[in-house]
Amino acid sequence: MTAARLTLPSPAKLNLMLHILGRRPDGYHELQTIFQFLDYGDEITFAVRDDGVIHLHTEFEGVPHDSNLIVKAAKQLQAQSGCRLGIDIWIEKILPMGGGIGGGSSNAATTLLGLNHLWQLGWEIDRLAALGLTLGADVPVFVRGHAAFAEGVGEKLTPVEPEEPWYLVLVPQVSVSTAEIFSDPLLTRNSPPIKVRPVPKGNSRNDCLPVVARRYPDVRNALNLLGKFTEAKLTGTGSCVFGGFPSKAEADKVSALLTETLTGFVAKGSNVSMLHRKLQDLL
Ligand SMILES: C[C@@](CO)(OP(=O)(O)O)[C@H](O)COP(=O)(O)OP(=O)(O)OC[C@H]1O[C@@H](n2ccc(N)nc2=O)[C@H](O)[C@@H]1O
Ligand SMILES: Nc1ncnc2c1ncn2[C@@H]1O[C@H](COP(=O)(O)OP(=O)(O)O)[C@@H](O)[C@H]1O
Repeated sequence: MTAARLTLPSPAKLNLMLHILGRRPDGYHELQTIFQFLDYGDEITFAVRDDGVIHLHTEFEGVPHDSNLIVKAAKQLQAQSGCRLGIDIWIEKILPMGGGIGGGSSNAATTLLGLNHLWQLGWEIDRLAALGLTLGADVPVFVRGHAAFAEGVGEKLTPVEPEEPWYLVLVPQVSVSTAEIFSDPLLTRNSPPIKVRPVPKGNSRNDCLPVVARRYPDVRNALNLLGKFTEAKLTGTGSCVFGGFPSKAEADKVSALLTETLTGFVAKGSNVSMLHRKLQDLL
């Protein structure tokens, strides 16, 4: 029998706004945020093996094999489903790590959906999203695959339909620690909850931005540069900075001005993740 094999996309996300409402007793922060996907991401290839072994063949600098969210997702799904099959995995990684564009969470979600398909587990999306939440707060939105207004720590999701512009995403060469930003005493933690849907205009700020910009000069520079052409925003806790443009040509024009010290990429915003579009085609 030839091993079943599948290659799936693992897109990035942006936080179009991010408000911090307060801190829970366990120290985690209550958020309100809007997630939108980018048609840009990694590509993961899976090949079923019948000996139960889970092996990620691509090495990640600084991330040991068993700490990789891809391996963690596969092991959890295997343990919880009782599946006796294993998997060989390769990834073409283009998303920067620790950039606030959710690469690790997206990789975990692509793994859950890919293995659910290849191992023929028949798990419902709700169950996969619940497992995903144990791996990271941003995993459920990638499992569900639709742009969403998120509450709680990001697990209460309401689908939304923001505009889908072209974005220029700048990638400052620094990795921002999410834990460090959430423990900064100067962080705004008392934004009033937005109770009206859809989210009214004028609420697109990211409460993490002032703290990140103060601590990281490279992020500050990226915000200043992009801010000359369009509204420049921070995604998640950074380090990536993004701005919307009405066309690819206009985003490309600004991108062409980037230097070797500040790189970036142009990608279309998308309310349905390219992972889900590909899975739809398979079924
Ligand atoms: C804030 C977001 C927005 O998308 O940032 P990015 O990681 O994408 O930048 C995410 O929800 C991040 O969620 P997740 O990726 O699970 O966070 P982790 O890195 O595990 O969090 C590291 C640490 O930050 C703090 N933390 C994180 C999330 C949260 N809502 N409140 C917190 O206080 C906790 O101390 C946690 O231990
Ligand atoms: N498959 C993976 N891809 C990226 N990062 C991973 C992966 N597995 C574990 N990690 C760890 O998770 C951290 C956060 O990664 P990532 O999701 O890319 O950033 P962010 O949460 O800022 O968007 C990385 O710095 C890395 O140590």
